[in-house]
Amino acid sequence: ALTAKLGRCFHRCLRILRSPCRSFHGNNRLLTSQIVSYYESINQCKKELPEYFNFASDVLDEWARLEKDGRKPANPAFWWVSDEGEEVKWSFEELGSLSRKAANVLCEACALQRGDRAMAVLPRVPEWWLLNVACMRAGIVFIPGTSQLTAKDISYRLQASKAKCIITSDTLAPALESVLPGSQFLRSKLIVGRGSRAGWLNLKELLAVASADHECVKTRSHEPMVVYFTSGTTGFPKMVVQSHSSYGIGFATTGRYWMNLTPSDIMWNTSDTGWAKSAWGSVFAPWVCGSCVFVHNMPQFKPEVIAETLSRYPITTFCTAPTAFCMLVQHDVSSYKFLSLKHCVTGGEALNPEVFAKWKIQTGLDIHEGYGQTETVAICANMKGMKIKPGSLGKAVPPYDVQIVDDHGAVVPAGEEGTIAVRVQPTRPFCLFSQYLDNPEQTAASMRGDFYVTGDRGVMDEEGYVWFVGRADDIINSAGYRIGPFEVESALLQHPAVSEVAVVSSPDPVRGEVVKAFIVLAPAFVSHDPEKLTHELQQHVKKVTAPYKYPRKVEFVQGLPKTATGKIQRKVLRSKEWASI
Ligand SMILES: Nc1ncnc2c1ncn2[C@@H]1O[C@H](COP(=O)(O)OP(=O)(O)OP(=O)(O)O)[C@@H](O)[C@H]1O
Repeated sequence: ALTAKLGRCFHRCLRILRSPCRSFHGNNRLLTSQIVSYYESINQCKKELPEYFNFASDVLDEWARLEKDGRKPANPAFWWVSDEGEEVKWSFEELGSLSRKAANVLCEACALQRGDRAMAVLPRVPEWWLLNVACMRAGIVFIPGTSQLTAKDISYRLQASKAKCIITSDTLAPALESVLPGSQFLRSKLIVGRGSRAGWLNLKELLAVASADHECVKTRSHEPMVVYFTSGTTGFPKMVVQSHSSYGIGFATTGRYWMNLTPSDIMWNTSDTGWAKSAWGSVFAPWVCGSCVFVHNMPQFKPEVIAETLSRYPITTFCTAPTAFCMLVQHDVSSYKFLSLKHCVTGGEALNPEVFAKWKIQTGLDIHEGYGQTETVAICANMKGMKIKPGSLGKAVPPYDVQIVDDHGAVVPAGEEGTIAVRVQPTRPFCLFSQYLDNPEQTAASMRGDFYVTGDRGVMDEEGYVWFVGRADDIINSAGYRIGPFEVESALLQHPAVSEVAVVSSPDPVRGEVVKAFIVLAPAFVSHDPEKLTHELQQHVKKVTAPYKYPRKVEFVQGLPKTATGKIQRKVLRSKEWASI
C-alpha cells in the first residue's frame, strides 16, 4: 500500500511539473535551480508555454519567497550606484513591495488600466526598474524611451504609441512640456525626482502614501508587456511589441548559457534604459536566473569610470557594446584588478577580433559575443563552455532554428552567404516579437517563406557558427564582388593608426561602387602625412584580407555618425557619398 501511495504521489508531482498551466504561485517547495530550469525547458520546447504568465508574480515573487526562506544566496535583487556616491540596494522582497506600491500609483493616481500604455523617458534611476515591474503587475504596457531623445522625438513616439501616461525626470520634464499638448491620448504625467510641477504627479510623494497591497493581474502569456523602439540604425525606429512570455520566459536560456548567470551572480550591463539591450541584460536575463542587477548611473561613458567600477564592486558578469570594449582596450585596463569578474558578453554590433584579443591580454577573460535584435532574444551566441570563434556570432540559441536563406527563403548550404533568418514554420518561436505596433505591412515584410528574416547578411560554417557579413543595406558591390564592411573594418582596426572606422560604398565610374573607409586616427598618428598613411593602410588591408577588398578611397575624420546607442550609422556616410550622383 505504501509503494502504491508513493507511486501515486510521484505521478502527481510529475503531472504538476509537466502541466502547461503550472505557475510558481503559492508553491513554496521549489528550489532555486527549479525556477530557472522550468523556464529553460520551455525554451528547449520540453515543456509547453503556460497559458498565463506574469514575470512579476511568477518569477520575481518566487525569488522573494525563496529569499525569505533562506534558500537563495544572499544577493540583492538590485544594486544601484551613482557618480555622486549614492547607493540603493533592494532585496527581491523590497523590490516586490515597492513595485506593488508603484502599481497602485499607476492604477489610482495615473488612472491607468490593464492594456493601457505608459511611456518612461528616464535616465538610469532606480524608479525605472520599479515602474517596469509595476507595469507588469498592473498589466500596463511599458514603453521605455532613452533620455537622449529630443522633445520632437518624444512627441512622435507619444503619438505613434498612443501612450496614456508619460513618466519622466524632474530635469527632463521642462523640455518635454512644449510637445505634450499635442498628444491627444495623454491622460497623466508623472515626475520621478524632487520638486513639484503644475499638472504633474510626483512619484515619490505618491509612493510615500501608497498601499503595498496589490494583486498582480493574471496576464496571458501572449498579452503585450512592453514596446521597445529599435535603434534606428537603418531607418526610422520601429515599435516592437513583446509579450509577457517572449521577454519574460525567452531570456532563460540567454541568461543561463550566454550570460552564465546563477543566483550568486551580479550582472552589470551598461546599456541605456531606452533600448531593448537594457531589457536583455538589466531586467529579464538576470532576474529570471535570480541574479543581482547592478547599475551604475553615469551620464557619460568613460573607460576609466567603467574600469574603476569593475574593480570596486563584486561584479561577476559584465556586458557592454563592442564600441565600449574597444574604448576600454584603447584606454588599457591591464593595471586594474577585476577580482570578481569572470564572464564578459557583448552584442548589438560587430565585435572585431582585434578587440577580443586585446581584452584577453589585458584581463585574461574572453568576450562572449552574441547576436540578436529588439524583435528577439539572443538568436546566436558564443555560449559558456562552447569553443569561442572570435569574430563569429556563435551558434543558434534554443528555441531558435537559425538558418541562412536566399532571396526566396530557401536555406543555402554551409559556407554560402545569405540572410540570417529564424524559422517560424511550422512553429513560431514564442520568444519572437508579436508585431510592429500598428504596422501590419512591416510585420508581414519581415517574413519570407518559412522564416523571419533579420535583414542581416551572414554565413554559417560547417560547425553551425554564424558569421556576420553586414546589414543587407551596408554590403558593397564593387565590380561584381560583394564585400561586407565588417571584414574590411576588422582588417583596418588591426593597424595601430586606426582608432575607429566605418566602411561604406562610394560611387565609381568604372566599378559602379568602391570601398571607402572613414577613419578616426589614433592620437599618435594624427600628424602623419595623410597620403603616405593612406597607402600604408591600403597595403595593410591587402596583406591581411583578400586584396580586392582594400579601400580604394580613404578619408580621415574626427568622429563617426552614431545612433544614441552608439552604433555607427553607415547609412549617413553612404548617403553623403552618393548625394552628388
Ligand atoms: N553581434 C553582432 N554583430 C553584428 N551586428 C549585430 C550584433 N548584434 C546585433 N547586431 C546588429 O544590431 C541589429 C539589432 O539592433 P536593434 O534591434 O537595436 O535595431 P537596429 O537594427 O540597430 O535599428 P533599426 O532596425 O531601427 O535600423 C541587428 O539586426 C544587427 O544588425
